[in-house]
Amino acid sequence: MAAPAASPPAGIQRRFFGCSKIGEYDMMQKLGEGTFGEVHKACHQKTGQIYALKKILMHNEKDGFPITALREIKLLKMLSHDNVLKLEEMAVERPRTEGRKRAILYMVTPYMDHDLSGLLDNPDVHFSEPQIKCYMLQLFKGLRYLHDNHILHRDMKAANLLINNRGRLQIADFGLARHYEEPIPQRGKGNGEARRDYTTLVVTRWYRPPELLLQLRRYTPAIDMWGAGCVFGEMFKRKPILAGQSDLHQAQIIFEMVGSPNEQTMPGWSTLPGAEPVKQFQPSTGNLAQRFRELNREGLDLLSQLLLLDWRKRINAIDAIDHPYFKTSPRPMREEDIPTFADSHELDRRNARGQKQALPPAPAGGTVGGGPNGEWNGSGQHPNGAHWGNGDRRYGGPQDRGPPGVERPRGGYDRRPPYDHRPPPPPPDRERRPNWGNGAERHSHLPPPPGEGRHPLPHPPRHGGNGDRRAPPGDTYIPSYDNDGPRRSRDRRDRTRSRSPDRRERPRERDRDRDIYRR
Ligand SMILES: Nc1ncnc2c1ncn2[C@@H]1O[C@H](COP(=O)(O)OP(=O)(O)OP(=O)(O)O)[C@@H](O)[C@H]1O
Repeated sequence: MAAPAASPPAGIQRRFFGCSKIGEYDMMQKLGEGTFGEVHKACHQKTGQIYALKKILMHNEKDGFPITALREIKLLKMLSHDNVLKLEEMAVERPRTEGRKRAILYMVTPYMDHDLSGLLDNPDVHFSEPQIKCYMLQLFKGLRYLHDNHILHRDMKAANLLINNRGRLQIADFGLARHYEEPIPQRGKGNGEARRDYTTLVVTRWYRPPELLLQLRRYTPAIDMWGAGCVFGEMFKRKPILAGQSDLHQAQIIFEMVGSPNEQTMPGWSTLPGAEPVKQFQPSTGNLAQRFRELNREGLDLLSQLLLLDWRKRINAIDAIDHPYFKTSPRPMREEDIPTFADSHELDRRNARGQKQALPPAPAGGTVGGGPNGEWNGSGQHPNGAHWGNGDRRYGGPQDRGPPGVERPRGGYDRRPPYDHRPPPPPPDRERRPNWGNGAERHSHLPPPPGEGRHPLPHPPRHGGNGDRRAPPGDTYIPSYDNDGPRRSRDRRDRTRSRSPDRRERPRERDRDRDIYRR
């Protein structure tokens, strides 16, 4: 594959060997269904080594190679750290059938026995505090490396943290990552401030920090630190700690937990574009200490510094590594002392529950050659949007899993873990639309999470204009569409639409989501 040349950020070494043929691997089982592909376990025939192969789907060959995949490959090629997943090589599957002209590409990474989400969902697995400390330290080291090298991950969550049976944790999934153009965080100085705008359409909702929910565009590595805080809490609770059902609900439960924003706790919050609906919330003093009674003083201090509303002061990865929590008893476990567990991946969780998670729309990203930066071709139609709807590359494509909540027949690779007892959770949506004021509360139909008898919030007020299709203020990458949505090609998406009422509705939503181009 001829990936475009990229200068590695300072301090990052080039390390990459090239391409092999897919025939050199024996496929074993499906591990995950990702945003732009599927992840399979595979064995290298010659060496017997086990790898994970992430297949990059191109739903329409004319669209070319997805820019998100290209970005992930470019970044991973340059990164080299014990706590960042390594891209070993690319594997190519040449077209064998008539009609398919392009090769299918696979990203080859070392096989990791678990992702943290799958592991936490396995009732046979119990984390001790020294083990949690060991994982959190590794996470902070990986984040420090990324941030030191001007990289924002922008999708920190348990499912993107891979763990092997030698106690090693690695940050994976760089599909949303990007270069950060600002000075890097300094010891004792929080995460600093950004000078340029970035898109707020990043981070899976349950791990999304308050400043992004309020649509701060000049965000910093602090967004990844918030996600790390959510993961820290999740390791104790064994489930996501902030499972919002809409962006507004997400903001509400955040402020209930850490206290309402004010000029002391979150300076400047009230002037952010998304602040208005938050001003209607009931005031809260927060309940973090009550919710995390199991944490000692140092643990609670670290958690509250990670979940600090003020993104400028939120603890950075350098200081998190040095936090007293890791220096006080019980000390972090050594990686080699961590017990081994049966393989657990997030897909197991979904399959075990007989439920297809509401797969959130992926960042549309674009395709190579789709525009000056691969994001927008100026024709009123996103280069890949006609085929992927909202940029959710899983819809309508050969790997179409149907709309959320609609079961599809199990594929040959699907598997169930030995544990299968609990009720399904709400789908962990990763929608990329931040505007709660645009009537786009896509998941308001979802039931409250188990154990939370909360009613869905009423729809927030509309901002007017063309509603869902309106670009957030200042977002020059977002085209507007006419009321009928963008022109659609006669691809399989049209056929999909007629299958069920649910499916008929989905493309509309997806059309809205197509407006999201990642910056
Ligand atoms: N190297 C690996 N070893 C084992 N499992 C892996 C590996 N890479 C990915 N997976 C599994 O596949 C899942 C999806 O992978 P990944 O997050 O890279 O794809 P994605 O397209 O970005 O997915 P998503 O859209 O869900 O974030 C992971 O949560 C994990 O369970």
